[in-house]
Amino acid sequence: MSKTTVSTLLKYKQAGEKFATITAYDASFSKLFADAGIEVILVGDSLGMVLQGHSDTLPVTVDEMAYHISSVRRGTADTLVIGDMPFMSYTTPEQTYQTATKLMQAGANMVKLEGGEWLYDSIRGLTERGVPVCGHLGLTPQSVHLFGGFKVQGRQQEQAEKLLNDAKALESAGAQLLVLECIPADLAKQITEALTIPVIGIGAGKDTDGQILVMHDMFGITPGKPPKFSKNFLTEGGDMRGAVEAYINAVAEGVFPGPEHTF
Ligand SMILES: Nc1nc(=O)c2c([nH]1)NC[C@@H]1CN(c3ccc(C(=O)N[C@@H](CCC(=O)O)C(=O)O)cc3)CN21
Ligand SMILES: CC(C)C(=O)C(=O)O
Ligand SMILES: [Mg+2]
Repeated sequence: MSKTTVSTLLKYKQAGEKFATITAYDASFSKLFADAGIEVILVGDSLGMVLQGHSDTLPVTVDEMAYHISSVRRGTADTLVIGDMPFMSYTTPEQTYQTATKLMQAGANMVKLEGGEWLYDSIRGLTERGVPVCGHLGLTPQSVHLFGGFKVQGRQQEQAEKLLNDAKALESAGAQLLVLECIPADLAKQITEALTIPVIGIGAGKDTDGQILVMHDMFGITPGKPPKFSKNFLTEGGDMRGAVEAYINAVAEGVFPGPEHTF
């Protein structure tokens, strides 16, 4: 398999081919996922919850992210590795550049930030300096205290319009990829169609260009109650490699996410 870049994903979007992506945090799983055919890996700040046992992602630090990104990078050379910028590590453009430097030097190919139009200057500045950016809208977990819990976003008309405008602002700032988390499927479809860049969904229905799953949810080992939009693929896959392949095929065939995973 050759190197995956954002232009690979753009071609999938244009061809209407749905692609599966997944989180990973270490070299062993990143190699397993790459060998099974995963082309995009997110080193998510979800590691604060699934690795560290916190109840949200806020405690995660830049150095912890860099450590896990470097491990994931050692497991696979050709995968597009996206690194999450953790809570409060991108409050100004200057701080954003410092954080991005650490994540890119650790081996990321792209960084991901949670937020809308307020990030315009930071995203523009990153891309001008050679750092590819992935946006993240909807249920942005770093705002869990503002939202009052991990709750579906964009259900009211006004919120939905703001999300569409934010998505367009991120694209015009230079973001090359966008994650939509926990929003109604019809809104995710509308945003995906309104943008040129590929859109990856989690709890956002079947009509985004790609899907992402937290690896622990795919294996059914999530501490606590697994989110409604997630699925344990280990049962049908038989072993870990088979689970990843079952997930990739289910996304490609449009059978995951199903109505039971959708808001
Ligand atoms: N294991 C895991 N999977 C994830 O998808 C995930 C993480 N951890 N950690 C970081 C964020 C947090 N996320 C979450 C966590 C919980 C819900 C959740 O419980 N949602 C409710 C929906 C509530 C509503 O209807 O408003 C659910 O029932 O799924 C959603 C997203 C997504 N991310
Ligand atoms: C759930 C995904 C999109 C994420 O941001 C993470 O794993 O941290
Ligand atoms: Mg994250």
